[in-house]
Amino acid sequence: MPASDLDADLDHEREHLTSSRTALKRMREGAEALYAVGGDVAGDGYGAESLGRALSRRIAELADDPTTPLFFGRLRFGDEGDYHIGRRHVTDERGEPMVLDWRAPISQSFYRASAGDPQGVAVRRRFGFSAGTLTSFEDEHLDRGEELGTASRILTNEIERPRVGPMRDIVATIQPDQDELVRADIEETICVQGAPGTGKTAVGLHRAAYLLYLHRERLRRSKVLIVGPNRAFLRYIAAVLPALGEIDVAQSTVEDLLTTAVRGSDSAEGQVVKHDPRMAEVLRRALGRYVRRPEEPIAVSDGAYRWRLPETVLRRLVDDVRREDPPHAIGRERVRARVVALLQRQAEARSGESPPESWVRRMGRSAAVVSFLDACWPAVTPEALVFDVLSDPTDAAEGILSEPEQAAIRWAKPARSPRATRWSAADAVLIDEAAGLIDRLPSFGHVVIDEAQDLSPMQCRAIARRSEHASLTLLGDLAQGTAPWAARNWADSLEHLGKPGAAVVPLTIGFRVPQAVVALANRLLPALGVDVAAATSLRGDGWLRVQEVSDVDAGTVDAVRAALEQDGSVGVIAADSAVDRLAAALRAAGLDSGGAEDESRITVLPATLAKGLEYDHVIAVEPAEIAAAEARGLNRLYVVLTRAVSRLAVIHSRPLPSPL
Ligand SMILES: Nc1ncnc2c1ncn2[C@@H]1O[C@H](COP(=O)(O)OP(=O)(O)OP(=O)(O)O)[C@@H](O)[C@H]1O
Repeated sequence: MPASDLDADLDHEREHLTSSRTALKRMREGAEALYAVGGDVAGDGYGAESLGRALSRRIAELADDPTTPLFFGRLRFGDEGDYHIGRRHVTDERGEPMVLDWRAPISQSFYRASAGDPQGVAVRRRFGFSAGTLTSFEDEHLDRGEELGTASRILTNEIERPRVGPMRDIVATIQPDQDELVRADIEETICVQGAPGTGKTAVGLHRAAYLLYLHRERLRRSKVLIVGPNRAFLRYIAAVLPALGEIDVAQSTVEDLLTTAVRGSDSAEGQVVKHDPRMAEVLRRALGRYVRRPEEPIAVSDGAYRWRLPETVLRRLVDDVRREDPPHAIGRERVRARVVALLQRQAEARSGESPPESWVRRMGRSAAVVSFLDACWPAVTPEALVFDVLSDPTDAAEGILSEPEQAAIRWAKPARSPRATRWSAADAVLIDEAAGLIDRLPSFGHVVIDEAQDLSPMQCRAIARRSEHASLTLLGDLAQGTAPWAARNWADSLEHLGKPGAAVVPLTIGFRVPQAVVALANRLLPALGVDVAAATSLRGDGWLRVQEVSDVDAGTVDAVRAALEQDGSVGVIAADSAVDRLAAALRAAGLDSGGAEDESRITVLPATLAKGLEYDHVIAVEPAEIAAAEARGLNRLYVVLTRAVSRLAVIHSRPLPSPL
């Protein structure tokens, strides 16, 4: 295309951007005007409130961020169809589309069409932006067999753009294999085994946004839940969904999903036993022992007559309900209802007519019926059940846990009561399991689980209880498993999550870590004891420097100074025990650093909090110390080495761990 045509074309696209922004503004003003008169049109108070909520959500969804492009692509179909693709629908005054939402069915071709399979697309155009200004575009004439793929300069620029602040969306550059995961059917549970930086987190968040778009009503009621490894990580990803117009998503760590306040801790052995799936069996058996065979008849008076139910009848009744195996609290109500039904039948036989509803209620609450229930099917709280088991596991764990395992979870000195107990984090998981045995929990509509390799079987079960009627998006990397119970294969995790047999899909093309850094990290893989495909990298830029120094603190200070000469974020990652010392050394050198949650350009981060995060420039301090700090220290080191977007400096005084 001649340069003057190019300029004219670019001008044309800029005009479309300006008029789309104006149209979006008009849409938002329309929603605001509706909001202002909402009370008048809705009729009743409840209607006004829910209409108000819907409208204020709509206004928030229509917010325009001038620094993010409203559209990033354009599809010209052979049959004359011509669409700009962007973050949300924008329509003109007649309701004609000016920008098509990236999640709309037509937009799929933007991500998937290729020269081999053009899907009717003649030209795909990608736009380059700088701070919200449209600066360039790139055309692929798919109808003429032209295709850039990952050689696209706009894609490369986007991937190599320095990272500052929280995670960004990737709508403009989702890759075909990622797109297949993003647009997977809502009924489908998928498990993504992805090497570091392959976009697992990004895929999970975009799938959430996609499902919310396609199944808005259903998911607004049942909600989408995102589970992440820690709060710092959740803060890091928190901005992505709102940037995609989705503000109605719950985000939580597994710990925060549980209701028990944690004030105690466990021995390492105790913790491992408590997270073992056999604990579910132990608790189930312990709860089963609360149910007893009736030994006495029920005799109950309604003021006029005295009714009797013999113990043989009661035994059969309790046995029946036990066989039906309902959650414990529901079982108790079922027994109550059937006892009252028998009494009611006697009353009907006697008088020939049905006793009134109030009679039925009164009999159900009568002292005789309640004390029968308390003896044979007592109400139990989850805390009381776990309290019993941990005070003395002998009975419930016999034949399930070995003697040493029982000893590892038995309290040396139980508190006076469940209330007075200082529960540990692992106890909170057990209490949740107990709660699930006792009653049903409401299910989310879809659950995305990030860093899923670190969930224990019992934590998986806690999520399974909240996703009984939901599909899951499981994201993880077995090589990055650092918890003592981290998964060694996905089949087990999927089983505990209640979705056995779901597809496991690998992602291996890395968008974060430069090739030289990937090559270093990959040397650790054979020592990690898991069978995963090694990562490759799309990034030929960036560098790796391994530097032996005599004084690690001074070496780190020098490395930070050097790092500050370039753009972007700087992450100093070290063994947890070294973090305070290094932060002090940086302060003494006049270099201001922040913790994981600060906005400062330099972050000093303990290795145990690095998972899922990334920095343009990473300074990994004393790998031997990181590797020695915990049982899966080499896995931790693998995580640390793969956080770099552009540059990795390894500073060490001790010899590097042998695989390196
Ligand atoms: N298609 C893409 N286009 C542009 N950038 C991408 C794409 N996919 C991923 N990225 C970027 O690559 C980086 C890594 O992505 P993400 O954090 O989702 O990877 P991950 O697989 O979860 O990594 P890890 O397992 O190491 O935590 C992010 O900065 C993300 O924005």
